[in-house]
Amino acid sequence: MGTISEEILGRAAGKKACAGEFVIARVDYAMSHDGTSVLAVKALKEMGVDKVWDPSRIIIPLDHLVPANNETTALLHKELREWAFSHGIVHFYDVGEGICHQVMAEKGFAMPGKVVVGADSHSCTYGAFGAFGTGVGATDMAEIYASGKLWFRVPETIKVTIDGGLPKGVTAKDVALHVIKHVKADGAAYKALEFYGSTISEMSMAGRMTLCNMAIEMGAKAGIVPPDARTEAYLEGRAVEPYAPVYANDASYCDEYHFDSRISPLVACPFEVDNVHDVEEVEGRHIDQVLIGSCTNGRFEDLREAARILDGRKVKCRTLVIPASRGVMLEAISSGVAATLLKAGATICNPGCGPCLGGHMGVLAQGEACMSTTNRNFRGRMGKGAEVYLGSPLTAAATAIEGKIADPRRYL
Ligand SMILES: CC(C)[C@H](C(=O)O)[C@@H](O)C(=O)O
Ligand code: SF4
Repeated sequence: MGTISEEILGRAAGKKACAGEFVIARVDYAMSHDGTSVLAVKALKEMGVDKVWDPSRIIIPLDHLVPANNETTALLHKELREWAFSHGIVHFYDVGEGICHQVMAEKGFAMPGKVVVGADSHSCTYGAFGAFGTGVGATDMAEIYASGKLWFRVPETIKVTIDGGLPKGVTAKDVALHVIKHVKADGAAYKALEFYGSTISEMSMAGRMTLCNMAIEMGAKAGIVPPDARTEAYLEGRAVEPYAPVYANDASYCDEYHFDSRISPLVACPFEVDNVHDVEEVEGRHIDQVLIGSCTNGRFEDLREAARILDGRKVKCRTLVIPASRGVMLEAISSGVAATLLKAGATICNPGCGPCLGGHMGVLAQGEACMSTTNRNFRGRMGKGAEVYLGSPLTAAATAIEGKIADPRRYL
């Protein structure tokens, strides 16, 4: 009897798990990328361990600085490739496969009822599939590499219910920003979120990923959507092993929120993710660069939405489109979406994190502003002295056309 997190962690720990208790749980899949694997490998060495627990359950995608931007990164990638090869890591994804969280979903590692841990804060994305997905630091990842287990404090859970259809120009990203506006950036610290309601059941898997991806922006340990027929359809022929869905069962929640989906397109203004405004309040602000991509909004559905607005039009400011994976890029090409975006004047970069964390490929200059479909807008995130506005792919596309923040509803 418990929340989804209590039920999943209880099963993985082999004993009843109640919020607030500490458990040692078995981890089903562990992910670390080029930004964190090296530290995890170093910690593993310091622990005096050389053999990993199960090379088929460790997934390593190179995504944060790809292709390598300098000799230091190139060497880091090289060392990681060699380590992965010598330890028999089965699921090593080199430059170009995509952003870790998208790769984890596409390759079928994020499944209902599983404990899927990543050395990256946005590993809460896997909650879209009904998994307990959470991010850990590199030393905790080293412990998983060594033993396949990790300690957890079982989180309390906030129940979030969102009902209603999405109005014109409103997407899963706007729903996520709406929730963040009310729950606040620290409102779910160390808690889990469970999402219910007709808006969620009608939401595509891509949309659910966008929503769960941003759970960490409220401090949440996990953000979980109970699995349903859509989840099953996505995982059909994709899940790497059988899974048993887990649902909340007579659970008690520490807090509950009810939202109505009848909202405006929203924008999170610099420099806090919960500094959220209706697009009409911030329309007209100058923008130097638009970024459509990331683990939040770099999926095919997002690119297609942007193309709906950009079709037959021209961008007025530099516009970067970064598909979240090779699969997304292929679909964008075969569907004609990529051509539409290119004809509108956008630049399409290779799959990866791009400038999302200010490291690579599209970093901003001091004094510049970016309208971005990513998840973080704190000071310096995409370049020192630059500003980041967060919005949906529709809002980003409308903004690209005007070179200033624009309401997407005027273009639909
Ligand atoms: C580099 C990595 C550790 C980091 C994270 O954990 O979130 C990054 O992905 C980010 O989005 O800032
Ligand atoms: S796309 Fe951005 S938020 Fe997502 S994993 Fe990469 S750097 Fe982190």
